[in-house]
Amino acid sequence: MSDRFSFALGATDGKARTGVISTPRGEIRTPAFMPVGTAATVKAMLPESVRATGADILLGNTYHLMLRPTAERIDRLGGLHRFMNWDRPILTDSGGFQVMSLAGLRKLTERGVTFKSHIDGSRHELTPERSMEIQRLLGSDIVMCFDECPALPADRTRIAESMRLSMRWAERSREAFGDRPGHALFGIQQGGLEEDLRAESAAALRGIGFDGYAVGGLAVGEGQAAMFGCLDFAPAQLPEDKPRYLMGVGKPDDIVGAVARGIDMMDCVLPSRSGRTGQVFTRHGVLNIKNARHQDDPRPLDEKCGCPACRNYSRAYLHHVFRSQEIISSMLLTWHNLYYCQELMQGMRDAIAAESFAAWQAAFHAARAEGDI
Ligand SMILES: Nc1nc2c(CCNCC3CCCCC3)c3[nH]c(NCCc4ccccc4)nc3cc2c(=O)[nH]1
Ligand SMILES: [Zn+2]
Repeated sequence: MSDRFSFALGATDGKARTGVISTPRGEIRTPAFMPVGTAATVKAMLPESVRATGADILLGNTYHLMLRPTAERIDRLGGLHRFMNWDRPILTDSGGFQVMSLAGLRKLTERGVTFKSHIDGSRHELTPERSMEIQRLLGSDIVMCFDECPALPADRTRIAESMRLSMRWAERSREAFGDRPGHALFGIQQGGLEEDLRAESAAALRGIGFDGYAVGGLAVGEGQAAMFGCLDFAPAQLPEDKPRYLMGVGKPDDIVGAVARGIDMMDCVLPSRSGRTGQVFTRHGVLNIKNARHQDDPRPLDEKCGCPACRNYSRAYLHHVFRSQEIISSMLLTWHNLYYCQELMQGMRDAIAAESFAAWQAAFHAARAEGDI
């Protein structure tokens, strides 16, 4: 444990790298996958279960928590860690992305965003200053700048204007964040798929100075090929000695491709959300437990998986409780998917440290090609 926030690079293999982020609330092994706890809970999981999957850090959600139960109430109750009984690091997003994807009646100005709550229709405002205050009240260890993520496809002019607005907001976020030892502020690179706009954004963020740098503006409908094309140049535009966080990614093959291109941290609702919809991640690809072909199958989901679902239950059972909409279905499938993702990260951390990442990546894709799920 340390009373400061720091990042130590470990091994590198090509563009892939391992490292350790030290925070007062514990260490984060990178590359890291961060499960999402939208309303102060990782759905269908106890915090100790989230930890048992191997997660070192989870995400809190500024947008949801500012609406309900409000950041002020969580602060009065001792902060988000106490509130949700998770004493390890928490990263919170700044809320702008969720406003643009969830809230109604949004109005975007230089000052910030006003919107109507999707819960009760009440009106709210988010600005860089208010977002920093909310994330401070929540007590999160890693705070994200308040930014604007343009929906793709968008023309270059729109992307450039949006990126420059986000860079002005990054300046205001830095100013409002202040000096908070042991807490980190991450800048968010924008610029769409344009290499020069991304370079301009990276330079602006470097000039302000952050504890970590996120690649934002991706996984917004551009598709994997375009995202990887952008990741072929964007991470290297960011400081090498600081963590690089790709926001909102992703499916297992997205995660692997991003690590191969120099990304250290990722978050996505997909593994937990998919668990609730019966989509199961396995080494051979995605299995849909709802399919009738599983109803007599005595085998585990994944014979090499050490999670409670795979150690103690058959596909037939998991098919039955999913079809019956039993609560245990969400519990077991979420646990399995989160455990699968953490095993994937551990496998990559080991392969990079052994300088055998290319072979690991080839085996990862070969197992998915051979099928047999
Ligand atoms: N500031 C900011 N956040 C972004 C996010 C939210 C990351 N997850 C936050 C997390 C906080 C707690 C609640 C949940 C969200 C993104 N998510 C995606 N794609 C997701 C694409 C996706 C994938 C699977 C399912 C739905 C959507 N692109 C993103 C770009 C940005 C961005 O530029 N700026
Ligand atoms: Zn499993």
